[in-house]
Amino acid sequence: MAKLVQVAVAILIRPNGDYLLASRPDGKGWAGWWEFPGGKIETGESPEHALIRESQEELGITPTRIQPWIKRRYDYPATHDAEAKTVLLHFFFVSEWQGELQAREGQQFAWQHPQKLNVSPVLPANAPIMQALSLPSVYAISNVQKMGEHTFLQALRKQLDQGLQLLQIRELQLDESNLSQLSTKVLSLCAPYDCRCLLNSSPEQALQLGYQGVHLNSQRLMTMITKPDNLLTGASCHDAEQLQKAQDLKLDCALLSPVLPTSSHPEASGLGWEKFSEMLNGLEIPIYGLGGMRPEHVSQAQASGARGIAMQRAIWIQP
Ligand SMILES: Nc1nc2c([nH]c(=O)n2[C@@H]2O[C@H](COP(=O)(O)OP(=O)(O)OP(=O)(O)O)[C@@H](O)[C@H]2O)c(=O)[nH]1
Ligand SMILES: [Mg+2]
Repeated sequence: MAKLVQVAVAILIRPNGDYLLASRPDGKGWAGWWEFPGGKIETGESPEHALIRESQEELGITPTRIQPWIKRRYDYPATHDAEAKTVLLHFFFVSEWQGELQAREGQQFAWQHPQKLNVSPVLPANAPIMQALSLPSVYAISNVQKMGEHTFLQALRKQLDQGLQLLQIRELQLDESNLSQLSTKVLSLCAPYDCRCLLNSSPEQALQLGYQGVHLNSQRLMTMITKPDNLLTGASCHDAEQLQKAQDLKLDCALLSPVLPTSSHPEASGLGWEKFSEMLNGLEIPIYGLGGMRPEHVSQAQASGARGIAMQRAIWIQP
């Protein structure tokens, strides 16, 4: 059996969302491939400690703000310059650090925009990580039914000004003509911003109304045979079978709910963070926690392996 190597990996993020990749230096296995800085966890060392030590050794910086994220297992085959091995990667977000970046191992650095990578190849174990990073940590769901259109559009504008990047329109009460009118308003409001909109409906209707994406309810998800063409696609999941289906279809993301008890589904008790985290284990597509979520739950969701949280209520309420 290949040996298991535990690795601490640092995703250095700038305030604008760009993150740092480094090239693997000559002399190491997979030389020239791009990766996040990091390295092997030593015996008896905690992943956090290894992260700080490796950051000092490779980059000359000391992380001061660390947020644990996904753990990912990957089997590397033997190559001409490296033996076969299984890695367990512990990814961390590092959003603040002390010191100036230095390439202490002769590596090259490249800051990357999450949706426009301009270096390659990236280590194969990282592909799902790059996909997840191309989506934001906060996902908003519309609530026109409760708020009324005017108040909703006002709150949406505020969120767009504050950087909202992903929005699902979910207004199942509207007939076709009212949904089309609302869609026109929402899409034109979002157009000048860097925000992608998904319609909770069929792929056909999402395309017809001009959306970039579609959100499938769990029933529709289970009937799909392939991922819809030309649409950013997400789905609602409530159990392991639905999550697996979303992954098999290679959807762009999925929502898993309810994480906590929520007033919109008072009959459901909520998975709780422990079960939520267990259900995400081993999944490769980005998942958002939904149900009872508030902005302060982002770090808990990420520590459970999710990309972030989805909110239908709390996001529209100004503190
Ligand atoms: N640092 C880092 N390693 C990764 C990433 N993705 C990934 O699969 N790995 C794998 O995790 C292992 C990390 O080993 P490393 O070579 O960085 O370890 P290290 O810094 O302690 O170096 P050394 O022990 O060779 O001196 C390698 O097998 C590497 O292929 C990543 O994004 N960053
Ligand atoms: Mg390293």
